Amino acid sequence: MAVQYELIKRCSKTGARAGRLHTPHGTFDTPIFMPVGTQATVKAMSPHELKEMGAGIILSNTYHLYLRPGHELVAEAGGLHKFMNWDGGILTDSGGFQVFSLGPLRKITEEGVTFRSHIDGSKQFLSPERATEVQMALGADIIMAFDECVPYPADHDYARKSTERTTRWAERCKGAHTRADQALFGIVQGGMYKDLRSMSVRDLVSLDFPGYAIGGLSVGEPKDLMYEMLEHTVPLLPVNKPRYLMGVGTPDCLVEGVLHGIDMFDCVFPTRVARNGTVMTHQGRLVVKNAEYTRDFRPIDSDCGCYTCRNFSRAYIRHLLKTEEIFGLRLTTIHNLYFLIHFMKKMRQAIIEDRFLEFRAEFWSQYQK
Ligand SMILES: CO[C@@H]1O[C@H](CNc2nc3cc4c(=O)[nH]c(N)nc4cc3[nH]2)[C@H]2OC(C)(C)O[C@@H]12
Repeated sequence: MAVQYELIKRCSKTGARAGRLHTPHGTFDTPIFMPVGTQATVKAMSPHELKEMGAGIILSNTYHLYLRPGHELVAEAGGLHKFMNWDGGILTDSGGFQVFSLGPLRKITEEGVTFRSHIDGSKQFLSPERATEVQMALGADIIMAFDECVPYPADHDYARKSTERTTRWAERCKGAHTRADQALFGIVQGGMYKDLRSMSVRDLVSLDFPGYAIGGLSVGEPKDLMYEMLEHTVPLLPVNKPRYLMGVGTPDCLVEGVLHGIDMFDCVFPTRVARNGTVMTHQGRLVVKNAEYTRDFRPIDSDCGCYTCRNFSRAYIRHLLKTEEIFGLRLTTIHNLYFLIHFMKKMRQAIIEDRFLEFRAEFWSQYQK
């Protein structure tokens, strides 16, 4: 198997678990936060900096790379690892979500999805087979089945039909996937309906994937509803396979996701908000661009060991952001990614020492959204 999950410790009171994910590009501790590098780069970060801050697996995106520069060019370069000079783990999303959230004028049929490129408006088509071929050419260690992310809200009938089609598409992806050095994960859908979530898990598990993503969440629903879906869905998944919650997220959602037994997370949030001057601290978010930090010569977070916090003050970073100096958004990006990567390490240690509930209580006593 290209990717193997090793369970190290289960929390005695919750679904939280510590593990290791063995991949062709290394073994990574879980729970893990995976920085998003949509177009074959984690914006403003070098591979060296990502390694130095402890990043293990990063994401790239089929939809974007298929449109530009094209999967054939990446394959010609020797695949994504060579193209971007990253020797850690890579996971590619299948394009399903981006087609629905980025590509205008899309049409879904049993065969696949016709859409217009958000870059030049050209007519494009992705099917389960094509999305799988593209991901095999890109060469990530973990690739995702081509699915429809059920929109929120959606009525039960739409959610059921869409989820049933996603399962049929998952089977077609499995049939088209021929790279033994890659793991194809199935993606659980079902909208916000417990019966459909159960149906999606049952059908995907019967296809026996090496890992399972939970899709259709973090799509605008209230957080409590996301947690309710996780509480219902995660325990239905095989204990010996990795669980990946797509598009999550912020520290509060990461804690609750780990509580319910999620192993892998990704989100654009930390890198995206960094670029407009919002940084994370143990007390919650801080907009370092704000005037109140003009003469604040402390680091962003005195408990943080990142390059930014060891070398620069809030006042300096604010100055760089206000003057639109590129170095400013690099410093905030380094901090936010380091913060989340190390936040996961602290949670993992708490699970191993069987004090995860205490860790969670401490987090919530300090955290302001
Ligand atoms: C909170 O950040 C906004 O929300 C998106 C993250 N939430 C998310 N839920 C997802 C669900 C799926 C899915 O069902 N299937 C596949 N294949 N991939 C997915 C990717 C997903 N990401 C970010 O994506 C944008 C950039 C639209 O805004 C961010």
